[in-house]
Amino acid sequence: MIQGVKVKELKVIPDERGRLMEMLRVDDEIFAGFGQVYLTTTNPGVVKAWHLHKQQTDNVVCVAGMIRLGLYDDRKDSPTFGMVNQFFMGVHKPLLVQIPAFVYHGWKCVSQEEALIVNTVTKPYNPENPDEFRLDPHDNHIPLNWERKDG
Ligand SMILES: Cc1cn([C@H]2C[C@H](O)[C@@H](COP(=O)(O)OP(=O)(O)O[C@H]3O[C@H](C)C(=O)[C@H](O)[C@H]3O)O2)c(=O)[nH]c1=O
Repeated sequence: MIQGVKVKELKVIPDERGRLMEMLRVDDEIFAGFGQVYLTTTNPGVVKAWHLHKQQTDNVVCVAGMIRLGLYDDRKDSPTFGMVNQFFMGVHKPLLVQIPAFVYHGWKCVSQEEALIVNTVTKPYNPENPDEFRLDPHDNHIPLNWERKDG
């Protein structure tokens, strides 16, 4: 696993009315602070990548549909420099993935339905100076291909 990346397996509590799933608690061992929480969605087949933050930590949960989350460690001083991690996550595999600053990340919606992603981040978004740095999703130096792998 890329250094600093943490994964929390989420517990779904179903009953006859529906279901409930906690995501992140202030008393979680992985809790790293609160800036804001937002919903972002991704249409089937769309890739949203590659993004990097220099300050904020992301806590990503896919609450509807499924995504392939990709992470790439481009930190030259990291023991896991050059490592790629991938997670298939969403309604069939409820996970929270914590992504530290300076780790490239992005995802592809691999379900037939729109994926709904809840991201709890450690800094509020600043529209005047967003903490957002990006690479092209397909034309870059990251050894991860977003094409579907049939087998
Ligand atoms: C994050 C954010 C964005 N915005 C505005 C900025 C744009 O006008 C619009 C879409 O933002 P963005 O292109 O950043 O949205 P996504 O491409 O869904 O980005 C998200 O998905 C990828 C994969 C990530 O990793 C990003 O960290 C995360 O921001 O919402 C706001 O007004 N407030 C906010 O908190």
